[in-house]
Amino acid sequence: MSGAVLGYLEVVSAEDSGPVDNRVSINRHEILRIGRNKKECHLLLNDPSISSVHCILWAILFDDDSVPMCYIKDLSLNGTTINGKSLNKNTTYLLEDGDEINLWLTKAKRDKSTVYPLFRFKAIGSDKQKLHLMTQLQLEKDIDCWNISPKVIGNGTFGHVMVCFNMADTQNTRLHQINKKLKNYAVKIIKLKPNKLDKEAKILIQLNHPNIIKVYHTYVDPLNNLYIFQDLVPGGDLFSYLAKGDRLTSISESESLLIVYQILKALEYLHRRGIVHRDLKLDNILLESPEPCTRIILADFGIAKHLTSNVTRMHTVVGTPEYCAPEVGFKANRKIYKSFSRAATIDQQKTGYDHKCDIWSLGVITHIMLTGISPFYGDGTEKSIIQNAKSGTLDFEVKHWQQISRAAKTFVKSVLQVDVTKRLDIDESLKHSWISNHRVQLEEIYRKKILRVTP
Ligand SMILES: Nc1ncnc2c1ncn2[C@@H]1O[C@H](COP(=O)(O)OP(=O)(O)OP(=O)(O)O)[C@@H](O)[C@H]1O
Repeated sequence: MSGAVLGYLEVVSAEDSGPVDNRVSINRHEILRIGRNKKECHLLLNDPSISSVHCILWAILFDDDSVPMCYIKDLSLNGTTINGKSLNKNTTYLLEDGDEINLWLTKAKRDKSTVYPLFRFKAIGSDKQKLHLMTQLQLEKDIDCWNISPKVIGNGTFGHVMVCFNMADTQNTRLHQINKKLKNYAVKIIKLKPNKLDKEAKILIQLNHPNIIKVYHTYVDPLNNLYIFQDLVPGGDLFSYLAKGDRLTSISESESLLIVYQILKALEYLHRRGIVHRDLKLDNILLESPEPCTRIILADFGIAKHLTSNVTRMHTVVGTPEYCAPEVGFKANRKIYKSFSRAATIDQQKTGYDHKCDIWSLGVITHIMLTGISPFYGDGTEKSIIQNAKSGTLDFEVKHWQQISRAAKTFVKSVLQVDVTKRLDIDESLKHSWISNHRVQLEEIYRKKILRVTP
């Protein structure tokens, strides 16, 4: 296994289970699989009560300054326990230094004399360095039933995202079997400008969709820090998933299609309610786990807009140039922007733009997933990105498109139309042949693997 080491599993005992190394590393961009399956697993255990792939572990490192976050997910028939408490199937748990992971053997074998596979998790890095962030920003540690830990998940331009726990969970034994810290949540903390209400929290709190970040509670402290308590999405973001070394790589057409389908479902939900995300990009698409066929979740509604019957178009230039539709009106000349804060900047446009700006961004994301190429990136300067997006020229002749179906190419072409009237809207996108020809299979996978609905 290659890649930076972000954590370790120490083998405490595995007597009945064939030879294993004493210490196994958890590496960046790699999933560590434990089980009986010789082809798939890095750590092999032979006992029949161990599932083919019993559990998987991975680590997420947001940036080089953050502490790695290591997760374990149980996939077994007989179960996995952490510190003596059982982890529900398909549940993911954020590991802490010293956590003991136990793989159950059959009931008959589970007596005192039996040695069963036991591992201890060894973390790399310390949270102590991050404690200063909480004191520096004078953040509150306990808010209602929420307890904020110093573990930083990620840092954005506008806020910090940290791990937190809901103390009410401890009372609900049906929900969480392990211990009071089984279910992790995330809290995004943003410094608000005085007397400014935060639209992100207002929009998010009303939303309830499997592919949109679930927000439970919001709170503003006396120092005007806004706390948005939400689900922790453990698989990292789509940018990190596609990034290998210093470049982006493509993923298979079928994997891309399932991700596009989920983004379309989320956009259908948002656009029907008059909400435009306005900042769709790889970094704002989170993964439930860093593997194919996983649930994706839209996050960062920091510049989302709620359109109403009175306000049907937007005029503020916001977003990220690389993913931004040409009609939004980014200008190559930075000096004309008044400020580049939360909702920046100029407004000279008469016509404005509407929800179709999200469809353009989806087109850029789809292009990157299918080919590993950002379509309008040019030489990487803001000027060339904006110029290229305005011309909207796409090159399907390059070798990266050779294995891709015609339907996928026409989809990308139809959503990356510079002329907004020719660009598909959300309903038309869902009816495009690339989606509609696979809709039955997509819906089946969506129900079984994404929503895990049992028949
Ligand atoms: N609920 C979550 N679960 C897991 N990771 C998250 C969650 N929310 C955010 N993150 C991580 O934290 C990073 C920063 O969060 P976010 O993008 O919301 O902040 P921001 O300040 O609005 O960022 P930006 O600079 O992109 O506007 C994200 O890229 C993501 O990796």
